[in-house]
Amino acid sequence: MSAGLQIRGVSYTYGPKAALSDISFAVPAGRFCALLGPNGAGKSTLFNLLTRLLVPPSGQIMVAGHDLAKVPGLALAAMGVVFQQPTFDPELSVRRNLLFFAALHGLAGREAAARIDAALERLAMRERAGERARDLNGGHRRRMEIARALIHRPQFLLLDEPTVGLDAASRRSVTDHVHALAADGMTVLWATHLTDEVAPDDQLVILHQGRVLADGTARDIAGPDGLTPTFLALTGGEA
Ligand SMILES: Nc1ncnc2c1ncn2[C@@H]1O[C@H](COP(=O)(O)OP(=O)(O)OP(=O)(O)O)[C@@H](O)[C@H]1O
Repeated sequence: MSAGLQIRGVSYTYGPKAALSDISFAVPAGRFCALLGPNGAGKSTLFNLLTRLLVPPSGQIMVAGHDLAKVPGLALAAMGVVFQQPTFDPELSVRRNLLFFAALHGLAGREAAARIDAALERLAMRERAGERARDLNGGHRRRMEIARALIHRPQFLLLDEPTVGLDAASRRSVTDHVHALAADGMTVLWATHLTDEVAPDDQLVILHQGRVLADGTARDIAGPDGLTPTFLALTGGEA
């Protein structure tokens, strides 16, 4: 059984509109994969399929060796998710937000506390555990949500445009922290439309109009012209 993520021949349509057309790519275990695409490329649709908010009529999705259609419970349990829209209680402290999530996974008491401390530590957020979520800046809120996604010890982390609305320094910090998680063995799928969030050694999948236009190491895809001009040339975009 191979770990990581495998997507094979997945399509999805909204009525007559094709959002994804025969998508296939694989992310090896412990790899950071940037899913890069302009607005409307199909990134959110793919995330909704991966989290089973939508069910694909065809194709196969394997998460950490588990077939999402056949054993959804196992596949979803192996997955940590950070949605594009914030999903936390602003009136609760960081720790209380994470305790609530831990309880949803059947974790309580010392076990929950230890896991929460470890997750916050990985995102350099432990000293903020007692702060009210509302009082955090945008970057720290995102890091809290990423820490929360680690509590149930997933093997695969999905993030949907996690830096939307953040300033440059916070974007860099969040991006660096998630690259560090991948360096520690986490398989990561990071959706973005921003080329500067992709590191040269990352796996890069370029999605455009529901199709995979490129899949490889970012450095190789960027070539001598650099990633931004290459991406714009491939997708017909404007600077
Ligand atoms: N509920 C829906 N009904 C009809 N069409 C939809 C629906 N959701 C998305 N689409 C269409 O499917 C295509 C892919 O959209 P999707 O939201 O997956 O792209 P995206 O890459 O996430 O874009 P964005 O960055 O703007 O969120 C687009 O053409 C979009 O208009």
